[in-house]
Amino acid sequence: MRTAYTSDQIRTAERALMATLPEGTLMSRAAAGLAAVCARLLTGVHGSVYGSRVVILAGSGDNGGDALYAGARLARRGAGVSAVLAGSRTHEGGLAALLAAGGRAGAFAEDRAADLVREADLVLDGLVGIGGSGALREPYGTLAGLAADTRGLVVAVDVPSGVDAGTGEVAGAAVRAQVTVTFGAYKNGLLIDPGAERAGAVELVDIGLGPYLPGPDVEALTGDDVVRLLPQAGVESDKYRRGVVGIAAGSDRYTGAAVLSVGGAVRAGAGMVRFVSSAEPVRYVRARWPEAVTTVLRDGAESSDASQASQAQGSDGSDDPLREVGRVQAWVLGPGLGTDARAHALARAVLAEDVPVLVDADGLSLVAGDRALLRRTAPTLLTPHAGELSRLLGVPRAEIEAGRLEHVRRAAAELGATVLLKGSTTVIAENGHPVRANTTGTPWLATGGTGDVLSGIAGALLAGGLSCYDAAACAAYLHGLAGRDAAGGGPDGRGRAPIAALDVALALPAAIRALTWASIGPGQ
Ligand SMILES: NC(=O)C1=CN([C@@H]2O[C@H](COP(=O)(O)OP(=O)(O)OC[C@H]3O[C@@H](n4cnc5c(N)ncnc54)[C@H](O)[C@@H]3O)[C@@H](O)[C@H]2O)[C@@H](O)CC1
Ligand SMILES: [K+]
Repeated sequence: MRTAYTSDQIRTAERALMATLPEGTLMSRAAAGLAAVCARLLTGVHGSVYGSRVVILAGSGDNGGDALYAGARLARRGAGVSAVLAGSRTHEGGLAALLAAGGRAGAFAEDRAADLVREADLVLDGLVGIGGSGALREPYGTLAGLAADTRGLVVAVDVPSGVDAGTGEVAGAAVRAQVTVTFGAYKNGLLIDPGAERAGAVELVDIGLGPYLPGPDVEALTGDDVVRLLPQAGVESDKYRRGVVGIAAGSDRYTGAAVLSVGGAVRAGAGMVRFVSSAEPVRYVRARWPEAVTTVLRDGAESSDASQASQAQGSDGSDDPLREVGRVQAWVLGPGLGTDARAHALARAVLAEDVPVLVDADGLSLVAGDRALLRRTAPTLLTPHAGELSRLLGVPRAEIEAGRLEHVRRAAAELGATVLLKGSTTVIAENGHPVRANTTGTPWLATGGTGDVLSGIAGALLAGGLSCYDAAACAAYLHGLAGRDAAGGGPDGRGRAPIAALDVALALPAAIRALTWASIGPGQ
């Protein structure tokens, strides 16, 4: 598990640790770790530290101090180090160390700074760290812009300047780093977009903070965590123990969403998928996924094929649209369902069931229009994107995208459900738990239908017995991994080829297999 913290949590832990150590120990540990990472990177891009050009963007606080002390270490190894002093003050000890090591420093002047930054092999962003708040003031904002034009690497100290360490929010200009060297523990903003995306690869330097840290504010599952949580198929397993997931999705207008959702569930290892919809989507689902057992809803009645084509009619006269469906351990409600009266009646019936229900897509629109649907005792998992959450909370979409952590938490509290907010980083909130941020994925996943696949994966995991919180986090992880594999991309998620949503479903078994082998080895 990767754990992350707010700036206040980090400061409190740092104070407690500092009280046990001689003054300056922590900064010296931080600077040593930072210099070691920079030396390694410089060796990669320049061939050696000696003779390389390093430019430090130094703010007025301890973040600047870290950068200056690290610069001194690099200067002692023969790097040409120049510091641009951007603040009204400068960390005195750090500056003295840099100058004593043969480095240079000068106050900010835009032309000179632009030249230095452009020609650098490595730009060290020490403008602000966990002490930053709000949009970068000048000249920091200008320097963040100049850093984008360097031909060298940009390394952020602790957090990229301009990224709110506690939330990942970016209020204005912000440094975009290839590498962020962070001290003691991850900060939330390194896991949550838009900040996470500015951080690049994150390297954690141990400064001894571990024993002083409280429970995390945010966490991210690793592959090993996912393998540990996934339901395992054992010799005793039958389809009911593996989990039967019901999927109420699709409409005559939207058949594809149903096919994709069922596909996600089938390929994520559901013991059985029971699919309930009108005739047209049922036809498509049966054609693509013969594994699914389908039930056709017709004008308030329904017929079930129970794998065969028998046309069972409800005989008890009740208008429960689920009466012929059979046993289900968790439901997925909503992809392509529409929002008409038929869809509303189906939503009401599904949400009245005493099993976990995942609500997605049109299901979320129905719930936004009739909050009473969420009054239930069994667990509910909502999986909105920012637009859908905007309707649920009555908050503009842009605000949700800018403040993902705040809004996913608020949604979980207000709606009394587990909430998975989709996006460039998917985040999951449940009252009383750390928010989970997903670290897998690829920009290629931003294509129509991938959310439908995700709903099926999470539904299968819910039916397999995972809690909403674990099912959501594992589903997001596997979905991101499968998307990445389908795109043929590297571990940074930058795939080379576009993908279609169905590719993600099809890539799932191989992604799960690779993950399991990496975690426990073949033959286990
Ligand atoms: N406290 C500790 O024990 C340690 C702290 N360390 C470093 O210290 C950093 C925190 O240092 P500080 O508390 O001095 O804070 P920072 O150096 O992060 O920032 C504070 C300074 O930035 C200015 N500032 C804040 N927001 C700004 C904005 N939007 N635009 C322009 N200027 C802004 C403030 O006026 C203040 O001068 C950490 O991020 C880390 O790099 C490390 O050395 C490890 C140990
Ligand atoms: K920084």
